[in-house]
Parts: sequence; structure tokens; C-alpha cells
Amino acid sequence: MAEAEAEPLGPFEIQPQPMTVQEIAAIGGKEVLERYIRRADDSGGGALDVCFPVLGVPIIDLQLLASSSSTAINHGITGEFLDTEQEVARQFFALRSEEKKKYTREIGSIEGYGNDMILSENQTIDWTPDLVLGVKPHADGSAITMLLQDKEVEGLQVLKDDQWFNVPVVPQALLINVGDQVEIMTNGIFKSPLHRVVTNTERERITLAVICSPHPDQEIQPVEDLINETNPRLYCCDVDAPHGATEIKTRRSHQ
Ligand SMILES: O=C(O)CCC(=O)C(=O)O
Ligand SMILES: [Fe+2]
Repeated sequence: MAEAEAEPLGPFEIQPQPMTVQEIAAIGGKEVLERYIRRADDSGGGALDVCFPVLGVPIIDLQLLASSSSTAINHGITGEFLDTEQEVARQFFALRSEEKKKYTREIGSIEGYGNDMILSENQTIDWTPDLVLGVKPHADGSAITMLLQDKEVEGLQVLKDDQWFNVPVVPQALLINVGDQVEIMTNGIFKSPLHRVVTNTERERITLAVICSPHPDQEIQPVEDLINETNPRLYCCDVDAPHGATEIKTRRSHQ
């Protein structure tokens, strides 16, 4: 097929370009051009000649996220649900020891009742905080741990700058603890804190913990983009090697 011949371009008018605001200002123009005038039906908000309230824009200090523990509120879990969870836990621990032992944790399992053994129903322990710790100093081997702490009774302590600090109770907030795996993945930017729980001679304390971890077969290592000349790799990818996940956990719990 023969190619269509291009139509010769006829004379065309050059449309005058509207002046920019800067050009108008430069020649001292005072009149507001029609196209800049806000019409009554322009969307949003009503009159412009009023005092506007200041919007509270939250400031997120990202540095705080790098601190080892943080408290999450407005997490969307209802207070009623959290109270029920805590009540169920309380009821379970109030059962007779032989009942609880039916749910004893099996060797190698992470599910089930029991940690340090109760030797007899009549066993008494002096819970004086100087003598007995509720939970020994450790860092969590998880990626993150979420703790629903007892609403009234403190006990959790975190080691910072060689000093133990009490973690305050914030009812129905979730305490998010960075675990060893996130410490490794962030190449040490987020630190997995050493923590422990002290006992209370007067009052019972119940904390619920949700432990979040990748699959045990999932090899973890620092994110490559976080490693550079100024931030060299702090952890190897092989968990059996020095500074691997296993090592960091044991090193910390023996400190
Ligand atoms: O009881 C607590 O508040 C902390 C428990 C804890 O450290 C843990 O479950 O790893
Ligand atoms: Fe812990």
C-alpha cells in the first residue's frame, strides 16, 4: 500500500502563554488573575479567613525504636480480651499441681507447663527477692517477644549500662522486647536486652508472653544493606559459628 502523503502544515497561530505568578509579581501586578481565585464550590473546608486549629502530627522518634524494649498501646486488641487471657492463665496456675502436671512440657518441646520443677505439693519457697529470681537473667532467643505484663505487679527488670531498671507496668499495653534474632538481622542496631524477673513476697504476678520467631530451620543473618565499611558485619550466618544465634543466646544468659 502506498504511503499516505503527509499533509503540509498550514500556518497556525501561536497562543500567548499565560504569565506565571512570578512574572506578574516582577512587573508589580496587584490584580489576582481569575484562574487563581478560589470558587465557592472548590472542595474542602469552608471559609479561609478564620483561625485554624493546629493539627497534632505525631512525632516518631525512630531512635526510640532501636531501644531494646518499647511499650505498644492502641494495638487493637480489646482490653476485655486481654483481661480474659490473663484470667484464664491465673485460673490455670491456681489448679492443683497434679492437674497442671498433666500438661507438663515434653523434652525438646516449647509447649507445656513447667520450667523449674515443683518437687512436692507442700514445697515451700522463700520468695524473698534477694534469694529467688522469678526468671533468671536472659536475652530472648526469639525475633521479638510481646509481653502482656501483670496489670498491677511489677517485676520485670532490664539491664542497661550495667544497671538493672524496673520496667513500669502499663495496663493493657504490650511490651515489645527485641530478641536475639532481630539483633542479628539488624546487625546489632536493635539490641536484644538482658532481662530478669524479680519476685514479690506479697503478691502473685502473671505475665503472658508471645514469642515470635522465624522457622527454626530458617537461617538468619544480618541484612546485607546494613553492612558497610563503617558498620562491619557483627554476626555470621552460621548459627554454630562464633557470634551466631546460638552463641549470642548462651553468652548472654551466662553473663
Ligand atoms: O515475666 C516477664 O515479664 C518476662 C518474662 C520473660 O522474660 C520471657 O518470657 O522471656
Ligand atoms: Fe525473656
